[in-house]
Amino acid sequence: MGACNTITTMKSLNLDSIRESLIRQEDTIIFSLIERSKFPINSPVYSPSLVSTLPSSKSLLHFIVQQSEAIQSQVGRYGSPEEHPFFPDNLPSSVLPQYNHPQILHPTAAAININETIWDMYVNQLLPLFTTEGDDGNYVPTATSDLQCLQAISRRIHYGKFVAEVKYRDAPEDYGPAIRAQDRDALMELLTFEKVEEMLKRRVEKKARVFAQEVSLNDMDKREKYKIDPCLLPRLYGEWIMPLTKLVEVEYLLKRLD
Ligand SMILES: O=C(O)C(=O)C[C@]1(C(=O)O)C=C[C@@H](O)C=C1
Repeated sequence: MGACNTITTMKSLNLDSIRESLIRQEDTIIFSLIERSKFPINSPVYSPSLVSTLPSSKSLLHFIVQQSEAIQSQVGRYGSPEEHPFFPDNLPSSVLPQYNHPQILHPTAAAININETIWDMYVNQLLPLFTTEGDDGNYVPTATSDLQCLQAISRRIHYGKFVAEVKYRDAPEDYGPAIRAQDRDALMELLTFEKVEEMLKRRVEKKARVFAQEVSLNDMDKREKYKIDPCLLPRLYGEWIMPLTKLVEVEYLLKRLD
């Protein structure tokens, strides 16, 4: 049950198996948002004021993400083509023997990392939509919840590389001419499936209605209450996650024949 959700464990690599992984990752994203919503916005986490005495003084979130990535890098996280650091500069190398990840992607894939855009979207646009106003002083748990959200969203969006590779392999005769012409619009059109996008938006809203629902033993309490607004999910996917996944797909395809 459930163990074919990473590229390494997939029995066969095709669009259906990749989409299955994307569907499973929806759960991770929704649960990580629910966890973050336990805390109010806690805005000092995102400003330099709290951390002026630390070596990386941009913000507590910046510091925690950078330090966590340094630790995880030393034990091999970024040896996986599914993982992308937010702070790739000067990451320590792994001290563990490398796992032999299957080489599926074109080598130019390694240069694609849109985490700066994802960070900006998460902190400036998404967070205010699902956290309450206020400051409860739980800065470190807040920032660690943010790290979970950021990593889950980043992993999902960069999966676009695998989606694009599979689509190219399935129809090189369709993608080849658009790649050779470096035609972004044609690639975008080829890789877009509106029906899949509509179904996805309906599914994530439905999942959020189940996962985020307050569970009560009081049968008199008929009003449904949610830890996060289920309508946030179709919006998050429709405005940011899917467009950014498609951006990764286009960037990947443009270099697929290099
Ligand atoms: O499933 C696909 O074909 C994808 O490319 C992934 C995805 C998505 O981000 O969910 C992106 C573009 C498609 O229009 C549909 C869905």
